[in-house]
Amino acid sequence: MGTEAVKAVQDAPDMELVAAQGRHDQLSEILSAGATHVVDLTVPESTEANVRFAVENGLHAVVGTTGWDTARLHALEQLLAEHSSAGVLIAPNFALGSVLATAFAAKAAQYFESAEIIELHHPKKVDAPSGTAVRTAELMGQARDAAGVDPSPDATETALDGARGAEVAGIHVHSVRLRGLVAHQEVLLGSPGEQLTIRHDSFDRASFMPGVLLGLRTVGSRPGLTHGLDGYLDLGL
Ligand SMILES: NC(=O)C1=CN([C@@H]2O[C@H](COP(=O)(O)OP(=O)(O)OC[C@H]3O[C@@H](n4cnc5c(N)ncnc54)[C@H](OP(=O)(O)O)[C@@H]3O)[C@@H](O)[C@H]2O)C=CC1
Ligand SMILES: O=C(O)C1=N[C@H](C(=O)O)C[C@H](O)C1
Repeated sequence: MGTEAVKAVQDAPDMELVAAQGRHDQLSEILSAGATHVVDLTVPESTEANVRFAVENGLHAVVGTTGWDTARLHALEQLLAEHSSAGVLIAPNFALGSVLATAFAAKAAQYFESAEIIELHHPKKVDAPSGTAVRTAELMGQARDAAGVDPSPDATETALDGARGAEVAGIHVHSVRLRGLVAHQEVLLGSPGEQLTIRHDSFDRASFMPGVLLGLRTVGSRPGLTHGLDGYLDLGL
């Protein structure tokens, strides 16, 4: 993703790439290079420190790295309160189709008895469930709670560990890792006699780049924390 983002920024006529870093580089070099914005596409262990460095040094940050749980987001909001001009976008998924699929799923979730998520990714992915699936489940769970929907019916009495997936905000999330895949997600919604499936597929990492560039173009005018690229889109849902 970092390599793709470097190319996308280099090809963007309104942007200049001043630095590209891997795990062995010094963050201070970003400042001496004259950066105004950073894109973080790293690993859950390093993303928080990278973003803190950016905010404390007056840089705007566009973050695609997963692993931003509620505690981390809360700590970031507190940091941003002390640095009120900085903007940070935490985007679990930069692909427009995925952002729309999550928004559609959140909208539909309250109208069905059952809701589950299957996310499918390439086998080099280090985290499960995917950040996109976690965010989708959180938004669907919030919508179902607000509408007073009962938990999905489930008569399971015995199960092998993991057989029912991970439970996020009351929604079971199943993770598949399969050679040949890139990034895919299905939201399954069921009621008596019917099923709605909301599926999104990223077949190539090119799918994420328009969202990265949109994030970079917008983040400086949106101080504080924005969670999800939908915050920069007028979805009207
Ligand atoms: N929001 C979105 O749309 C998308 C988000 N992602 C997320 O982006 C992240 C990166 O994914 P992907 O590119 O596939 O992962 P890769 O493993 O291919 O790349 C990880 C990058 O992180 C760097 N890195 C690894 N360890 C550290 C460390 N300890 N400190 C600093 N940097 C480190 C690596 O540096 P080096 O080059 O030196 O090894 C490498 O550049 C993941 O969290 C993934 O879930 C992925 C796709 C889309
Ligand atoms: O690691 C990946 O590949 C992806 N990570 C993000 C996630 O965890 O949701 C976004 C996309 O699914 C690709």
